[in-house]
Amino acid sequence: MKNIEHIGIAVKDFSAANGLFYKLLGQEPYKTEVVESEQVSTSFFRVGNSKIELLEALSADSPIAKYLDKHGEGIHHIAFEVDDILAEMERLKNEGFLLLSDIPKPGADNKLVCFVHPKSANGVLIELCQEIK
Ligand SMILES: CC[C@@H](C(=O)O)C(=O)SCCNC(=O)CCNC(=O)[C@H](O)C(C)(C)COP(=O)(O)OP(=O)(O)OC[C@H]1O[C@@H](n2cnc3c(N)ncnc32)[C@H](O)[C@@H]1OP(=O)(O)O
Ligand SMILES: [Co+2]
Repeated sequence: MKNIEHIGIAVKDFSAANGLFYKLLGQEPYKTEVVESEQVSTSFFRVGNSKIELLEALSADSPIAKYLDKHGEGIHHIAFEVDDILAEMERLKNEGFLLLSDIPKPGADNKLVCFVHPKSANGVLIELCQEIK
């Protein structure tokens, strides 16, 4: 694992949240992107070597919609950057973590991603991400 690549925050009102984080961080998001497979809109703000990812649900099927219903707005996941996602997935599986997919999938911001179930990680949803080169 390298650095914390991003912290994902579930929000109800994307536009209002982008405005709030603009005021908080003093900068515009450097990117907004829709990820159809996750049914989310995302925006990214740089903070040093890391990022804040705002996430809004695009439909009731989105994991973010379900999360907002149960928990309300707030920190949804922590994403760690890795060099070799397949090797990290294998390592974590062998350590007893529950991976949410057998193969990495395309995420936002040019990354391959895989999630670890929060029930196997002290209640925290973990994302692994590897840059696509
Ligand atoms: C934009 C792409 C990508 C990127 O590139 O950065 C993203 O970040 S996408 C982000 C959205 N996508 C995901 O979250 C995908 C992975 N998540 C899932 O597959 C599911 O959300 C889940 C974690 C498997 C939960 O789904 P499900 O079991 O259907 O929902 P439940 O509501 O029944 O939850 C079961 C259980 O887990 C608790 N939970 C759910 N989400 C979280 C969370 N983010 N953090 C902590 N805990 C979480 C939930 O409260 C339930 O607990 P109990 O009620 O105690 O059973
Ligand atoms: Co993420």
